[in-house]
Amino acid sequence: MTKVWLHGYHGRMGQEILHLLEEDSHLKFLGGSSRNQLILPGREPNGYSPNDLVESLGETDVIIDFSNIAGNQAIFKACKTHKLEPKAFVIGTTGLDRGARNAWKDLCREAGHRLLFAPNTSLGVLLTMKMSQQMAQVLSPMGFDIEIIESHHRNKVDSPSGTAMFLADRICDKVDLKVSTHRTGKREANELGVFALRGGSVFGEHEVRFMGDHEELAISHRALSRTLFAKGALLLAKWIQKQKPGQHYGLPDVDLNDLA
Ligand SMILES: NC(=O)C1=CN([C@@H]2O[C@H](COP(=O)(O)OP(=O)(O)OC[C@H]3O[C@@H](n4cnc5c(N)ncnc54)[C@H](O)[C@@H]3O)[C@@H](O)[C@H]2O)C=CC1
Ligand SMILES: O=C(O)C1=N[C@H](C(=O)O)C[C@H](O)C1
Repeated sequence: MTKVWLHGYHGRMGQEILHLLEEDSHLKFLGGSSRNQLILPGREPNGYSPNDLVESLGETDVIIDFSNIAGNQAIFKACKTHKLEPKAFVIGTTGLDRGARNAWKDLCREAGHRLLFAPNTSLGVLLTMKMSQQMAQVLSPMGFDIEIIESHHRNKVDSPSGTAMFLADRICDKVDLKVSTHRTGKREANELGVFALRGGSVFGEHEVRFMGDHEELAISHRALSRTLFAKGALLLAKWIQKQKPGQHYGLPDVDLNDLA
């Protein structure tokens, strides 16, 4: 049995993942952490220090993080300062900047951890990314403009979404465009604009639009619940465990056929 730690336990995603973990025959919930509490089965939830956290993580095989930037920083600091034995990580938290991601990558190399950055754990988004890259490679040289629009619930703290930035960056790996997130004036010729809507209880919608002079193509993904993110997170927790230690991975490294 693979033992799982849930960082961001009390959150929307934390609770969704917990429900699925309870039914999973290969993964076992070992414990969780939120901003103020350590949750260990059979014990009263308690306040904790970084030392307590690392002690609890000792027994864990995979750490799944769905918290926020401060939460991600907290678990990073705890792991770095207290020299945790090699673990596997699935980082679902979004909004991390390049500095934070690089710090995690260095830590992986130093400590022999395996880590996957997964700003969207739905398998459909992985496919959306691959298809967007292919479409961009054909359509951008033909003069089509590419823009991304995303919608999320009113409580989301980061904007644009991690997924929208991921889609934009991965498209720009294939075509020579520059991502723009705060356009106020005229669209530049080499831009890929990213736009965010916030409201209601939208689970997560992303649309990549390829806008030509005489026709338009689009590829979109709509989450119909949070269950798909939670299911994907558990599949990816199993996937990351099989990867090489001391390495970090991104969603493009994941072959959908390996998850079936
Ligand atoms: N990768 C994916 O497919 C998805 C990623 N997300 C991302 O996951 C993150 C969480 O999303 P939600 O569950 O909707 O948010 P939420 O606000 O419901 O939950 C966040 C959780 O983080 C905890 N937290 C805050 N500060 C912390 C700290 N210092 N230490 C430990 N825990 C801390 C809070 O107590 C709370 O339990 C966000 O970054 C969101 O963008 C959300 C859905 C899907
Ligand atoms: O906060 C959310 O809810 C979501 N966040 C992720 C993101 O920022 O892309 C993934 C998903 O769209 C839901």
